[in-house]
Amino acid sequence: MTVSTLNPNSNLKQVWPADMNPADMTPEQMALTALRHEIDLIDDQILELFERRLAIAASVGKAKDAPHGPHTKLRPDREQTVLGRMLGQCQPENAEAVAGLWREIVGWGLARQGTLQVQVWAPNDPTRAFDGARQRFGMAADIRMVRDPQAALAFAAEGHGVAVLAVNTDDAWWVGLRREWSSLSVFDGFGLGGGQPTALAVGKIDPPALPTGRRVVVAAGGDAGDGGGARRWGLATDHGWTLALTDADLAPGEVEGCVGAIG
Ligand SMILES: O=C(O)C(=O)C[C@]1(C(=O)O)C=C[C@@H](O)C=C1
Repeated sequence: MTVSTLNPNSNLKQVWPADMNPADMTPEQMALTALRHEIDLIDDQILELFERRLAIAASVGKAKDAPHGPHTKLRPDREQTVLGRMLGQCQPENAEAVAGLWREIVGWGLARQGTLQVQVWAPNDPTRAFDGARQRFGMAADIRMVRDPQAALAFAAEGHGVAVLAVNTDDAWWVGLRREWSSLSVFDGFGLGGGQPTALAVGKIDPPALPTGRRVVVAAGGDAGDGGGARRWGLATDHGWTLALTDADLAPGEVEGCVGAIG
């Protein structure tokens, strides 16, 4: 008897391979087949939900238009909330997998609103910066290495995308965040892992959409963001200017030299 062919009208699904007779299968093969069937059913649900989420993300893109003029569609504060919610619910042993997967999911959501262009400048350690950008923005982003940090800042200021720029270099591009590039904000840092960021992500981000976390300050002298005895981490200095992180509660803007935040 051929048992592998189901009546096409049956709503029973054939879970064993078409060329296999279950009577010939070992218990181990049966167990494996049943588990794979379970995975197939879960994949069907994930696919349906993922495609629904993509469609909603496309609608969100149309619904949100920054009140402060044209900015990138990227909303670091919302991404922080989405990831935080998932990490708060998952099993601790799955945290890394969940964080990576949701970065991808959100990256594809953003891509439904237009491909995110990322320009990376990191002359000393390009691979690490590129990998950091890929992890942060996901496979949907169009990520390119560039040779000129000023060109990358101009690209971001024109609203074409975001820049990821190394800080451990001789080029103090970050001083320009207060001067020429005041429409840009730092919204993330890479290479943290307990240590200091070695590259910063900069974009034309709607100020209320910055993440909550340590503020990034560019200030004259060595006391950037020190007010009130807040903790402060110096990242770089140049000709009397300091780039630092602080946990002082500063608002982005020219007065205190706050040029963004890192979640
Ligand atoms: O909430 C938004 O503004 C969205 O565009 C949706 C979404 C997401 O997929 O969750 C995508 C991109 C944004 O950077 C933040 C979140």
